[in-house]
Amino acid sequence: MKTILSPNRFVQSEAIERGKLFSYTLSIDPCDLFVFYQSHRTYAKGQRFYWKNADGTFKIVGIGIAASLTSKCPEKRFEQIQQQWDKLLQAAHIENSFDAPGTGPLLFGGFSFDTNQMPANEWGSFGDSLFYLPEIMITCWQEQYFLTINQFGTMDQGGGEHLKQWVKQMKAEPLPLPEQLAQKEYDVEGWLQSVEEVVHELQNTDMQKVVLARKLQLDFAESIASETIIYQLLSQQPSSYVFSMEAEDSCFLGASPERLIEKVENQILSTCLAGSIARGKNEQEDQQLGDSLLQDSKNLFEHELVVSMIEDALRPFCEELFIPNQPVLMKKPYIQHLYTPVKGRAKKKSSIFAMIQSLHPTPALGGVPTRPAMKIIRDKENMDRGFYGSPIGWTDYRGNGEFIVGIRSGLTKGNSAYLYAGCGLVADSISEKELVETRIKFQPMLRAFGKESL
Ligand SMILES: C=C(O[C@H]1C=CC=C(C(=O)O)[C@@H]1O)C(=O)O
Ligand SMILES: [Mg+2]
Repeated sequence: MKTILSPNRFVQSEAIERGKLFSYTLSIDPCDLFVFYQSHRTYAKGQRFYWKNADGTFKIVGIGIAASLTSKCPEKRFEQIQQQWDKLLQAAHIENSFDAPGTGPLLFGGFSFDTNQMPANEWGSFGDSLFYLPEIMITCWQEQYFLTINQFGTMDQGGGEHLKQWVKQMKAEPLPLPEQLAQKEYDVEGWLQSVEEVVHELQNTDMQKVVLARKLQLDFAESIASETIIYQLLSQQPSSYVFSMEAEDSCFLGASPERLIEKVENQILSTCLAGSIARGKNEQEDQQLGDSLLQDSKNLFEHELVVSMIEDALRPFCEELFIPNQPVLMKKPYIQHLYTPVKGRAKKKSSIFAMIQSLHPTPALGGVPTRPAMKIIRDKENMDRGFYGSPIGWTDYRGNGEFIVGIRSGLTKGNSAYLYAGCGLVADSISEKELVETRIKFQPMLRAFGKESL
């Protein structure tokens, strides 16, 4: 059944040239947001996004693109997205009588990891920054459900009522995984060599940390529908953020454990996540591994660099900032991490885009000091990270929002999938151990694609 409202939904143009935005929000009966996403696989393929936060208290699905925002100048991408968004909202007519975050006009999207990396073909549809204002959006916030409709030109309020009824009848369909034909683990020897060179530099210069990543390619007999992978991630990684963002024939998706920044009114949350170890085969072994991680000087150093950078990045935006002195464990299927939660009270004019600009990349994905680390990553990794390791998330017209770090993730494009995993290198890293750590970090996505292990 076709639900898209506007006839020009395939036109992607800059919002600014499209006139006035009309947006209205209705309260609707509880429904399954995943099924809503899946139901639009034909009519809105390449124009959907899905988001579930880690504890499942907030979900959004966007269908169709009312406006797509990109930046013209890579160095100014954060400011340019903010300016376009402000301009679009200034002229908007918004009817939303609900306080719920993530209702009304909302942007969903992200930024690439590094604007100076050599662009790879597979990331062609994403660019340096890409945000969607969806045509139709369902929000689930604390078990309340809302439908928002965004249109340029005139607003047909009857469309919302029609959709409200339609949602009640939608049904899930079976989701078989496509048959896998080949798997390519790019130049492992070359990657180990790069790790050793970087570690040598860390031992002999002022550099303290560099995060090196690598990628895997999976080829399938047919193209991969993003909902088949989202479906797997939702059941296999229930305590992670699960996200997808389609762009033409590609989709960036994953199950990340790492929040970059959440802002609801003036309350902010961030996450320091770095330092990793495997899960145990039984409870006792799991606890032993966790305890050893909490005392391991290499991992604690890897972690501490992230904490102090996030503190420095957020301090100017906050009236108050609370950061515990010691990390605790965050356990996910396959992996456990050192984790320090960060809480703050934002100053009045702190915008989420400005905070992201100041935070990205944290040393959980970049390094210390940041600029030289980014250059080393560019020189040694030999790949385009695209949106892997980057801020991805949403912000609404009231300035609320949440962005995560796009790890434990992959890109699907046509019949292929590219999966990414990295690890934080410090002076006492051992290359073989870091390779094992990346293998563990590939696990969640490999499993979602139907593979048990590498
Ligand atoms: C770079 C990744 O993880 C980061 C986040 C948590 C722990 C990390 C680590 O222990 O190395 C990484 O910094 C990844 O999953 O691809
Ligand atoms: Mg590590």
